[in-house]
Amino acid sequence: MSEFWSACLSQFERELPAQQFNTWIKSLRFEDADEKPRRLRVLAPNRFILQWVRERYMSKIETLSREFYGEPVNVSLSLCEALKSEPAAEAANDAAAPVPAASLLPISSSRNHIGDPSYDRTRLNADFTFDTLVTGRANDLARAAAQQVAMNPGTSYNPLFVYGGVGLGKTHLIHAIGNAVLMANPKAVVRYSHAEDFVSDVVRAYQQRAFDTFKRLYRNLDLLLIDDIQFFNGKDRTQEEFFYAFNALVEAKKQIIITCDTYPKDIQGLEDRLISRFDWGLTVQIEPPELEMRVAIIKKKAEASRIDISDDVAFLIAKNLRSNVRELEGALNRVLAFAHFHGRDINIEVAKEALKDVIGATNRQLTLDLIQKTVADYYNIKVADMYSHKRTRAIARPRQVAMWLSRELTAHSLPEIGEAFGGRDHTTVLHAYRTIIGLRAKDGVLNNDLLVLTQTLKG
Ligand SMILES: Nc1ncnc2c1ncn2[C@@H]1O[C@H](COP(=O)(O)OP(=O)(O)OP(=O)(O)O)[C@@H](O)[C@H]1O
Repeated sequence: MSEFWSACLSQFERELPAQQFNTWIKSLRFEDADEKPRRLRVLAPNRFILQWVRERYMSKIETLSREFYGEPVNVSLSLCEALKSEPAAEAANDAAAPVPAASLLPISSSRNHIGDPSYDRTRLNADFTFDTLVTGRANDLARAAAQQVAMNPGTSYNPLFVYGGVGLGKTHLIHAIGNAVLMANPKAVVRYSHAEDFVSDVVRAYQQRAFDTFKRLYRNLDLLLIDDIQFFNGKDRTQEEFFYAFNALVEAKKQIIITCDTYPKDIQGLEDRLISRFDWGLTVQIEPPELEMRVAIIKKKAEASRIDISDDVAFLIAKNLRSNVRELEGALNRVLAFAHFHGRDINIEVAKEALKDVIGATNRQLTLDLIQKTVADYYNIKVADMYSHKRTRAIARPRQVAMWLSRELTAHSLPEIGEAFGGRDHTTVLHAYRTIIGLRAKDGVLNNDLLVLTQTLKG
């Protein structure tokens, strides 16, 4: 084994829990491809591991290689041809990861497209387009703003700042802008940089005393996409370089798009002068998708893989995974992998078996009674008010909250929920559900109540 790779393995072994090291790192193969310029190849045994390593460990491997060889190194990550056909469900199943067995879906890592000749230039993922992005209340404003910017880069909202929780489609949305801009104008100079990549670029410029090249690269863009800017936290030199690049680009009417996991003013460790600049343009939020949107996303992902799944399977998955689209995809992958490895059709029984730990954990003894009691306690009203017909706000709102939770957290149908709430019609439940979704976007207190109640009920 090469000296570098054994040093690299030892480093990961020291840093990672044994289970993660064994699952993700140990199964990788390594090839020292070329010496001048130095190129290294890392090979993954299946797509799932490839995607995982690409997202979480590649930048570390790149840093270690630079340190080891003391020169710029090109490290690529690809599937190991010899191992392509081996089922790797076991390894992936052991992982302490929220996502599942071998992935059957196309790789959709947003970080790069190694092997794609356009990767070096734009770093865009061609799969992340407006066409493949499902729209719903959770993201319609963000999508409309993104399309507007894609049509008029540099002149509509600059910067466009997109924020929202983990795995809700921020990266997908900004790649869609990049792809649309390039489609309209193939000569546009577009660059997607995850914030960590931007930091690495600054470090490299620093080490190689190559700030001129760095400046030229970033200031000559037509469109700069910076993902997860919260990673700039405390990195002063990076922030300074970004500040100058930002000013130069905006002044030249070039478009900047930024994503973050929080609202600009809540970002930790970021200079005020940067935060205040984010107000120059438009800030839009992406929220967790509601049930129907989650179903649509699952169906779209399955369709992209030319796999037909029925509505009941899509609903089962969507009902049990609520907060994060990446986990939703993980669950779909898990159902597909399970059916594939057991040679079975994809149906509701297979889906239930494949997801039994997830479903078990979610629905454990979660009855409508328990939801009503918990909500009544929380708002300090009587449980009987859950089925009463009183309409005062102090009672009607908690009742709507309880209906929302019943729909989100259990598999009960709308008529069943209506029945449990004093024999109400299913349209009343639907109205309550939609009212709460609409209100939570504007009302931070209600949003917090929902989070606390959901956590309490899920245990
Ligand atoms: N509305 C949507 N329609 C289709 N796919 C979606 C949608 N939202 C998210 N996804 C998918 O979910 C996965 C995670 O999305 P993405 O990486 O864009 O999330 P993110 O918000 O950038 O997450 P992070 O905070 O971890 O950076 C991607 O595969 C993306 O295609």
